[in-house]
Amino acid sequence: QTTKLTPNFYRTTCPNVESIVRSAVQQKFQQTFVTAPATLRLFFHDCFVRGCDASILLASANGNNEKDHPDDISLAGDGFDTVIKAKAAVDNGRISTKASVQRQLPHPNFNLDQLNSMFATHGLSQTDMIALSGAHTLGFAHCGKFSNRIYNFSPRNPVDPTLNFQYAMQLRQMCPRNVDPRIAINMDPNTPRTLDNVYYKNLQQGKGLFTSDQVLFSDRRSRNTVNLFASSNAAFNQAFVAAMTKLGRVGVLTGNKGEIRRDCTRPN
Ligand code: HEM
Ligand SMILES: [Ca+2]
Ligand SMILES: [Ca+2]
Repeated sequence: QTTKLTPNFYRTTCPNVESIVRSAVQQKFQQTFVTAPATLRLFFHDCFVRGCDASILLASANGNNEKDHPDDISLAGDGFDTVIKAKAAVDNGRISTKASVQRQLPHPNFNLDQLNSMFATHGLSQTDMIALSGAHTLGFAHCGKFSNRIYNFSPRNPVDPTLNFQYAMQLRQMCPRNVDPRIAINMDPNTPRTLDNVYYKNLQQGKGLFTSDQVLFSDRRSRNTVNLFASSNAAFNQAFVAAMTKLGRVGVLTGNKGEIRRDCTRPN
């Protein structure tokens, strides 16, 4: 028999789990702002690989777990720490391999068709994908993730023509050629610490940091949604909440299909 995913799942065994998790996360957030972007991205990377089963948390013995894949290496430690501190009474999944991450996560050079098809495999629509991309309203990116757009985009155009030229020059200053690969910059140059619709206003001005961000505005099939979210923070908020909820249901194992780990870093 299967159990449904429900907010009161632990009502008998741990009646206050939601408020316990909430206050642990609040406390962590007060210690460091990075908690917010780090946890947001961790959630996404878990859900897109084998579903939302916390496979990303499993500790690595031999350098071959999910954590070790190049797409996951830059996940900020504070995200993991948030989950551990919250003793996230999340779920299960005994398997976590580096190989399983390959081709499951979107890359910053993706075009609209590639983004749509990858999100569609998890039942997420183009509107969900655009709303979720709004998570790039917070947090950092390493220079190497977009340096092709400011230095060697194509033989004819060294700078990506869809990029605001002034912004491109600012990016060159923050990320000079051969910059230390550990250097990271804000993805939202205007309100990097506020979860708001400024991300979409940036796209309208050619200030999307990745190709996968800017393409949402430059491709006319997605532009109307970007314009809608740019014009209404309420519309963005509503779509973001709905899409995050859908993302959190991807591939969840319920009932006897999985196990609830006592320690998130190890199968029981
Ligand atoms: C649409 C396709 C997406 C692509 C191509 C993408 C790609 C990336 C890349 C390359 C980075 C920078 C990593 C680094 O340099 O350290 C990043 C950061 C981030 N992404 Fe995404 N991402 C996508 C969707 C999402 C979604 C759906 C979420 C969450 C709902 C998300 C949340 C974040 C956050 C919060 C950061 C900043 C992390 C930090 O500051 O530690 N992204 N993303
Ligand atoms: Ca997972
Ligand atoms: Ca912002």
